[in-house]
Amino acid sequence: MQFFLLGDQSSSRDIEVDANGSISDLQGLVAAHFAIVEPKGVGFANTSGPLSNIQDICSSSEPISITIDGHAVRDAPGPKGLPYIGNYFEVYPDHLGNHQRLFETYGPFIKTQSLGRVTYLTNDPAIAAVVFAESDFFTKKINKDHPLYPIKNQEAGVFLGDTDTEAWKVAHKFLPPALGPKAVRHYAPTMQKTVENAFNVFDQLDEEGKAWNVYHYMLKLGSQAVGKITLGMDFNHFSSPRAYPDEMIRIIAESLELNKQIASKGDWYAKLPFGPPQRLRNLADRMMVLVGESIKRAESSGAHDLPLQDAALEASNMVDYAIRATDNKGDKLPRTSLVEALVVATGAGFTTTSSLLSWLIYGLVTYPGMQERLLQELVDAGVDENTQFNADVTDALPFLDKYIKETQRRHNPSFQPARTAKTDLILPGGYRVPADAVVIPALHHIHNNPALWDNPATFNPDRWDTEAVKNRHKAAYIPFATGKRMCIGFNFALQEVKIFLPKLLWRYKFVREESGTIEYDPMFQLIRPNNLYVRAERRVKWPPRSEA
Ligand code: HEM
Repeated sequence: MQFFLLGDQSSSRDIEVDANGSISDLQGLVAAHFAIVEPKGVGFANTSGPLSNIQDICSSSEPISITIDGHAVRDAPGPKGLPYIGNYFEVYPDHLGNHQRLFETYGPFIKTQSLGRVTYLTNDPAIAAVVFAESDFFTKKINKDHPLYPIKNQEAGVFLGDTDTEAWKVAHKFLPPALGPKAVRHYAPTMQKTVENAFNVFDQLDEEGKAWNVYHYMLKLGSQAVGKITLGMDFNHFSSPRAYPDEMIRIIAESLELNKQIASKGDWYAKLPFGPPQRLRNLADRMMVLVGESIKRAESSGAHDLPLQDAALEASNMVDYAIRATDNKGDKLPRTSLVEALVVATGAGFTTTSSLLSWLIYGLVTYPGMQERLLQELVDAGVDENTQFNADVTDALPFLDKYIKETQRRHNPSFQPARTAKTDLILPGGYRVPADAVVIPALHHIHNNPALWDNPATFNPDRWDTEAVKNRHKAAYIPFATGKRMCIGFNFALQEVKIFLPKLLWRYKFVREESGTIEYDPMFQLIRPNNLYVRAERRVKWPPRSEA
């Protein structure tokens, strides 16, 4: 029988239909022929109207048109753009606000072009789930349109490398055990000590009556913890209020800024042998030297090899783990992957958590009642300054959990994980995507999509108790992405903020210093509040326990 995609007569082809098969068999068969990603959305019709059973389809004397979720096949819509420049000025300098406007104008799947770089974006969780599932249709392949292209690094395996590589497979076997729930539990005392060591600086700033830039200090705090746990390095970020971030931290932070700057332009720009692209290459070389030195220090301690899972629980940090962990064939993480993978895990670890910590403090000084409710929960759970935090303590703080979830919904730091189409394909909604197209599930816009969330602009941690949120689409809330290439450090990140925030909140009352608009840096790889200043006032009084 002849089938064609509604909206594209030229797609017509003969398909043999089993008259005794089911309609879902036929949907699967047709989807396979036309590279339609979700067979369930396939519908059939002829000029008389929709055809919903096999008999009607088999007895049709006319070619049968195929719809996807009730739509004809279509190209992704988007703004037309200027010659050469494309939509650059329609997206920057406020890509969050402008992408929101474009979704409202063009629908849940859009195409933009910035100085030659073509990007597809979606705020639809059904499309996001398809894009993130490493499958016959999509994979993480960092081609020239991919936002990580300027810092692509195949040898790192994780984050900056393609899925279809030996380096990713090896790094993805060795790193996750060191970041799983059990391993992270064993890092809890280090996390606690890290924040306690920072108190002398916040105390001093309080005594001097000084406000401080939240992101700057959370960057120092987040990287202090990740430095100790991933690299076994003490960056001494809290030796004084004015201690400068370590060279390694400055390099990673600058590289992310340069990457976003370079990735927002076409591929030609990344190849320039001078200016920001060359600076980025120099920074990458220097970083390798620094991490190499840290690995040499760990190797000289002479600790013995251990199977993966045991190493994760015994190692004093991830460098120590990575040089001792041995798989069941006696193999180790190869030396080349070791350096690169640890650089990437360090960078992925602190830039994200320091942005999240900053937004968590933003919420304390912005949304009424949050500080009081979080503190009351600590008091009621019997937490005080002597509490030794671990997963059992933090699991007993449900409001803290909802507060963090709502912050990650409303103010998610990462926003542009991208995947690449392996072939020409058709997405839910009928959107046609060519092979090698880069599609970004826009996390901020999914998390703030009014079709999924009631009053998305309202910060309301209690929404997490509602049936609507409990029954949400599985990809409606994906702060760490989803699928095989999702974050491997999410246990670490959540454990860290669940220790840092209560410790800080117990000791200090946070007060916003100024009331102006908070700005984010559109040229940074992550969303962080740039100009948030607070005072942390040492508490002298705590509320009594709530009446039972
Ligand atoms: C709030 C904190 C964090 C957020 C929001 C976050 C978010 C993400 C996201 C969205 C991805 C997917 C990136 C992509 O698809 O291109 C990712 C991947 C990754 N994250 Fe995280 N992350 C966080 C913390 C951490 C921490 C603490 C570590 C390590 C200590 C870490 C290590 C990684 C690594 C290694 C990958 C790459 C995995 C792979 O390539 O297979 N992340 N993260």
